[in-house]
Order: sequence, then structure tokens, then C-alpha cells
Amino acid sequence: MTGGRVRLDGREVLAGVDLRVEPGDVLAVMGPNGAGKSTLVKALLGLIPLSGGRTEIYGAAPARFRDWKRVGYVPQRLPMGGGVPSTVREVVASGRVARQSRWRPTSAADRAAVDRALETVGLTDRARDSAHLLSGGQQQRVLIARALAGEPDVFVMDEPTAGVDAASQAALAATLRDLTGDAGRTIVLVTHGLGPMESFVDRALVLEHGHVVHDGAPQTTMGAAG
Ligand SMILES: Nc1ncnc2c1ncn2[C@@H]1O[C@H](COP(=O)(O)OP(=O)(O)OP(=O)(O)O)[C@@H](O)[C@H]1O
Repeated sequence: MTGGRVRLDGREVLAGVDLRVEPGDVLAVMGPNGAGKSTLVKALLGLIPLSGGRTEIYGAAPARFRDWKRVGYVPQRLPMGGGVPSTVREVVASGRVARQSRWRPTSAADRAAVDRALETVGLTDRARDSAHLLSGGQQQRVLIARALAGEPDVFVMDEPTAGVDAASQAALAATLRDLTGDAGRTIVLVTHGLGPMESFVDRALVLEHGHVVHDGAPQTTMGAAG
């Protein structure tokens, strides 16, 4: 993103953000409530239009980007679709859609990836339940599993551990740590505290009032989970 600006309801929410995420970066986006963190990650993916500046994903403007299987997005909460209630497994399997085509519908590899993702977040035994009937923290784990199932190169996660209990946070941190390092995945995650992720997050971007006030090594005060 270069000079990224976003206006919402006449207010400048992102005030000219420059951010370059390199392959293999593990970046935490931090800052107080309302600083623009969610807006930033949505704008990076083209989910919110910029009012100034530009952003590219693997060299393409979001509207022209086609290779969505490379990107796994974890939104802040499960979108409440108005249609037929989906099971946990169906939501997780939707993370494979960008890998499928009319000519190559669900394969054994897809099913195995969904099984692995469910297992990783500890929801194998809830696979047939309606996702909307799960608790908030469980729904968060469903969204994480959906991104994992897609086996993307880059994960963009908006407060993945919000509302998730300590044991599940530690499990998620271990999963993310395995995706970094030699596995080479790129992670951009919004969080209020690094908590168990402190050992592998190598860069923190701190926003205040839509401005970047820090971009570099995480500072010790950022460790506390929040
Ligand atoms: N759709 C919208 N319309 C108008 N204003 C919005 C909209 N979405 C967000 N905002 C405003 O933009 C600002 C930044 O919101 P954003 O959700 O990006 O903050 P955040 O840093 O992610 O906060 P939090 O830590 O509470 O999740 C807030 O003041 C919010 O009220």
C-alpha cells in the first residue's frame, strides 16, 4: 500500500498509510480501538475502496487480482448469511473454493485439507453442527480453519484470537508458528496483544488515528494479550 487513504462517513480513517509486506513477514497490526486496523486489512485486500493512494496484491490492483487461492482472510466475525444455515464443515470447505473449478470439483485433497483444518482448531466433533449455533470463540476457530483449509501463501487475520480461550489461543499460536519460518507463509494479523504469538511475530505496525506511528520490531510492552 502506498499513501493509502480511506474516508468513511466523511471521516479520514486511514490517513496515508505506506506498508510493504514481504513474503515470509509475520506482521502484527496493533493500536487502540478505532485506530483503523480492520479498515487497513480490508483495504489491503480491496474489500474497502481507497479514497487516495494505491494498493497491490502480488503486483496487481485488488480488482484485477485473480489468484485468490494465495490469500486466506479471517474476518473479525462469521458473516451472518441470510440463506440456508451452513454446517461447520461447509464453512471450512468454502475455504477451498478458490482452488476448485467447474472442471475440478471437490477432490480427495480438498476433503483431506478440510479434515486437517478441523482437527487443527479442535472442531472435528462439531463438523456437522450449524456454524451459527457455536459459541463466539468456536466460530472464530471455524473462520481460522476455513483459511487454513485453503492452504494460502498469505494469511490476513483480523483479531483471530479475540474471544478465544487461553488453551485455544496457545494452540492457534503453535499452528501459526508452524506456518512461519521454513514453511515460509506470510502472516498479517490484527491483535491487541501478542500473547503467545510474541515468539514469532517479527514486525509490528502500530496505528493511531489512521496514521502509522511505529513500523518495526515489536516492543516489549506489546506482549500482553488483550
Ligand atoms: N462502515 C463504516 N462507516 C463509517 N465509519 C466506520 C465504518 N467502519 C469503521 N468506521 C470507523 O472507522 C474507524 C476505524 O475503525 P476500525 O474498525 O478500522 O478500527 P480498529 O482499529 O480495527 O478498532 P478495534 O480495535 O475496535 O477493532 C472507527 O472510528 C470506526 O467508527
